Amino acid sequence: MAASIIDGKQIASAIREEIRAETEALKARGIVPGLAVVLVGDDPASKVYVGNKEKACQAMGFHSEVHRLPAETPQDDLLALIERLNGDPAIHGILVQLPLPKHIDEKAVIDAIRVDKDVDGFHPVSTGNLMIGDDSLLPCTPAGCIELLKRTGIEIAGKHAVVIGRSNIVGKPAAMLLLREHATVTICHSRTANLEEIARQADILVVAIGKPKAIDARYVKPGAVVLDVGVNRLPDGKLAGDVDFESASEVAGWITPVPGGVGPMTITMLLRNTLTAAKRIHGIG
Ligand SMILES: Nc1nc(=O)c2c([nH]1)NC[C@@H]1CN(c3ccc(C(=O)N[C@@H](CCC(=O)O)C(=O)O)cc3)C=[N+]21
Repeated sequence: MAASIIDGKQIASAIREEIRAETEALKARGIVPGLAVVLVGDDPASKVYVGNKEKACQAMGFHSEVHRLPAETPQDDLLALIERLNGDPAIHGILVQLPLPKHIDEKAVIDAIRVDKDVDGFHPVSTGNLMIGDDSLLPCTPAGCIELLKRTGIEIAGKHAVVIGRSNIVGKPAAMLLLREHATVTICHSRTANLEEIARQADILVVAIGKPKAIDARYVKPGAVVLDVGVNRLPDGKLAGDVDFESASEVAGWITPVPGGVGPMTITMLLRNTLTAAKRIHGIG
């Protein structure tokens, strides 16, 4: 294996120590960061994620609430809950776990979240601020990718970053953040012609397509940095990334594993966003 591993777990835990210190300082001023997570329905994967978020908050000394609603909850009831959380002074961050049941309009729900409590960074105003370069709360997974690069000492400016995947929650914001860091950015997707050839030009390759082990050594330039955003649950219960690690790690210079790469950073950035939101709402920092 040629590649060095980017240890997301270790980097995440270092950042969590920083967040912990800041949280203690904030609590000394009587402010306890508070996160509300809303889970509609009982998708097993979502349940696990939400449980992990709750644990991470509790370990950090945050106030944490999980609102578990039945799958058939009417959209208006969900909107009413968000309205209540928008006005709740103990809550600084609101996260509605996605995907939502089909009868609920995801956009209407995200639009209802107060922008300064939008710790997912999915609100259209947060998204617009990201594009303009204003300091909004950043989407957690893309922000986690940038932190992994920076804390590994990988230069982004002037590099060719290729993002495979164009979702609103990962691909597009990841591309925008890399651009903000002065990379030259190419966005590829399911209709891209010559994907292999373009991916092989990447100094930094970000893969967020939701297909287990789809990207192997053929897509990787020797020495490139490979960030695997995929979290695919295989039939045997194991977690697989979008990158074929065995193969890609023969060629890459740096690579993130799954689990233990980007995933732990996502929750860490959620904690950081909640802390930032609490400070801003109270006019600190
Ligand atoms: N509104 C909303 N915001 C989200 O941020 C959001 C969401 N909905 N829906 C689902 C996805 C998925 N997601 C993950 C977070 C952490 C890990 C994570 O910690 N993964 C660990 C392992 C976890 C395991 O073993 O199951 C790892 O990769 O090492 C994975 C996936 C957040 N999401």
